[in-house]
Amino acid sequence: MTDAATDGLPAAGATLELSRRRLLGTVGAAGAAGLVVGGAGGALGASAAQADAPQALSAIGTTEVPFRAAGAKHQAGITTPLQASGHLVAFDLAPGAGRKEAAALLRRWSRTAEELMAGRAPDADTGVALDAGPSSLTVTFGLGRSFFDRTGLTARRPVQLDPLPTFSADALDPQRSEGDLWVQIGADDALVAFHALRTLQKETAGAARLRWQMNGFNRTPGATAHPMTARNLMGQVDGTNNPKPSDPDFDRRIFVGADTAQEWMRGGSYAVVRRIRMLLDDWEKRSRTQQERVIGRRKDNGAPLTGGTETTPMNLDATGPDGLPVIPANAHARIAAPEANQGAALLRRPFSYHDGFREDGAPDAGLLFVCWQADPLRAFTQIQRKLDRGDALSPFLRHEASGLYAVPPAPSSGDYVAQPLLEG
Ligand SMILES: C=CC1=C(C)c2cc3[nH]c(cc4nc(cc5[nH]c(cc1n2)c(C)c5CCC(=O)O)C(CCC(=O)O)=C4C)c(C)c3C=C
Ligand SMILES: [Fe+2]
Repeated sequence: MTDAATDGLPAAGATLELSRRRLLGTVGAAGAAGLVVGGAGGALGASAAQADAPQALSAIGTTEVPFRAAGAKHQAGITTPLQASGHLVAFDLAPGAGRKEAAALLRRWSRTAEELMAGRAPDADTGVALDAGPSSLTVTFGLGRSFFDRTGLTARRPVQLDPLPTFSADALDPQRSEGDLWVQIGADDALVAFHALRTLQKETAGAARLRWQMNGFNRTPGATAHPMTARNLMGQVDGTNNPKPSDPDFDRRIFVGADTAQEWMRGGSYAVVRRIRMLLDDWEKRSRTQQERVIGRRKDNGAPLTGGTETTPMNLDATGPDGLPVIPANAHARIAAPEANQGAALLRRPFSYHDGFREDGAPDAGLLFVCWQADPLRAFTQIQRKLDRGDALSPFLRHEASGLYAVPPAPSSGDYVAQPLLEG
């Protein structure tokens, strides 16, 4: 954390916390930021705090993702590494609120997101995140299809927000789907994430009402000996074959290009959000071999069934002694691959969720599937249509909620998210 990051702290009250945080800021600026403190370090940190001794934040706490990095075209939270804790939340504009109120809200939210992501406390703060650094907090704002009607901007609504088709595995709850405004919050500390959520919710100040909220998680950075691809609640390595920012066609696939009719979306992206419950009782009855054939990859290291390591390309043509494909014809990874979808690709950036147990004892758990693309029709819809026709994973899944949002580019300095749309 930089010195500047401590400026927004309250001037009075909680002197111990204040002095500790100032100290942390100074230590961070002096170069302790980036120090990786593992499990033992966490315990050490607790005892040192009790003694009020100088203590550097771990790299996890100090990591700051700028709301608008110099020259950044895209909002944070799209290519940012997965965070440990997340909230997805949708709001509807309040009755009577229109374009003016929406603009004022996005202006307030943008300013606050910038402060929070820098680790600074907002005015009249609750103190929930006081002792923590920015902890990789990102806040990402999106606009749903209905936003354009509510603000009198229907004529400027991108065709990419046309409703998604219905799929056979859908059991969608409309109350937990769509919404005028969507906010994705991620942080490597659960208190920092909650603090951002609560602060933004209070800032709606009568202009918008909560429509739905979902809470998710990922593995905590530092929990593994070295950074690894995430695992989901089925135990699979999930995210291996995501497009990489270093791929030559990454920007074209994930971000809206200069050829768009909606200039205010240039550099933005479209987020498809699906709450996908996993039928874990059924899944866990399958043997490891059966589970691996469902995906086409090994469970232990994520390598394709055709061999190699996690990053070895799948050999989709390989056949076994029985003459059948080694990666089964209905394996999820085969059916979802760009080769099977006219080159379609999307960036998957999910959170797992667990909302307790259902009446039958089955976990209400699964994936808050968030994926990013320049054009949902050519990416999510294309791939999901294919999966829906006979993917081996689909029988273990229920899609329970759905949202599609236009996520505008990062605002320039002093501007707010979607300002060119709302004031253009
Ligand atoms: C419409 C898009 C997709 C949905 C919905 C989806 C759900 C879903 N997937 C897993 C687990 C895995 N998916 C994997 C690969 C993979 N999945 C998609 C798309 C959707 N998945 C794509 C495009 C790919 C990449 C295919 C490729 O190019 O190889 C894998 C394998 C490892 C990896 O590459 O990430 C796993 C595992 C779950 C559990 C799930 C719904 C809950
Ligand atoms: Fe998948």
